[in-house]
Amino acid sequence: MNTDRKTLANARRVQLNDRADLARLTVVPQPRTDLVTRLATVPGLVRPGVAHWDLKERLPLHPLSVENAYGDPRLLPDLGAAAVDFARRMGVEVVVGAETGGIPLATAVALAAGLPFAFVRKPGYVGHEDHEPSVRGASVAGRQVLLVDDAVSSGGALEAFADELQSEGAILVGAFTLVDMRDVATTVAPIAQTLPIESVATYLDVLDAATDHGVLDPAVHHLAVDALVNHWSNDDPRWSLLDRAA
Ligand SMILES: O=C(O)c1cc(=O)[nH]c(=O)n1[C@@H]1O[C@H](COP(=O)(O)O)[C@@H](O)[C@H]1O
Repeated sequence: MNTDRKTLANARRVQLNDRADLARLTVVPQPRTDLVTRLATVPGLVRPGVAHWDLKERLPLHPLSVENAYGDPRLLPDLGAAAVDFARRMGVEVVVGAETGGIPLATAVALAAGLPFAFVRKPGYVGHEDHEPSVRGASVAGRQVLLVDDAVSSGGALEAFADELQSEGAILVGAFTLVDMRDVATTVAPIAQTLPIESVATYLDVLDAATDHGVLDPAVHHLAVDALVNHWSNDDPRWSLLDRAA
C-alpha cells in the first residue's frame, strides 16, 4: 500500500473527513534540532567569513544566504511542516508568502497544513505597477492569515507586509520564518514585539549549529557572538581579533 492510500485508510478508521485532519496525518514531525542542523549546514547558507554590520545595522556578522535553503528540495517540505502546529494553534485560514524569500516556504507550509495559499508583493519594489493587486492567490479578506517570510530582524518588512494585508482586509494572526534574527537586531518594530512569531531557528541557533558541524570556525564563532550580543561599537579594537581569526 502506498503512503497516500495508507493515510486515507487511517483517516477512515478514525473517521476523519476533514482535509486539514488528513494533512495532519501526513506530516512527519521532526525534532527541531535536526531541522536546525539541516538548515545551518545547507551549502552557502552560513558563509564562513566575517562581515561587519551593514549600513542599516540589520545584517549581522555572518550574513546568511537563507534562500539557499530552497536549493534542497527535500528540506523545503520539512521546513514547511514545522509551521503546521503553529498555524493550527493560531486558527490560520490562509497562508501568505512574503515576496520573495517567503514564497517557497509559504507554499510548503500551505501544502503541509492543507490550507489555501496567497502571496503578498514586496511594498515599494521597483518594477511593480501601482495598480497591480498586492495580494495574489486565495482571498484574504476577513480571513485569519499567517505571514511567512524567510527571516525577521528589525520587523520593518513585517510591518510593511502587515499594512498591505490589512488594506486587503486580512486578519494577521502570526508570522512564521526560517530564521529569527531579532536576537541580534539593534531595534525591533512594535509589530515584531507583539505579533506571535514562530521560527525554525534564531540567528544564534544557526551559528551554533554551523559551528558544531564544522561550517564555522569556533574561534570566529566565539568572537562573533560576543560582538553581536554585546554590540561592539564600530571602533572597538576587538574587531581586529575577529579579522585575524577569520
Ligand atoms: O531582500 C531583502 O529584503 C533581504 C535581504 C537580505 O539579505 N536579508 C533579509 O533578511 N532580507 C529581507 O529582510 C526582511 C527581514 O528584515 P527586517 O525587515 O529587518 O525584519 C525579510 O523580508 C527578508 O526577506
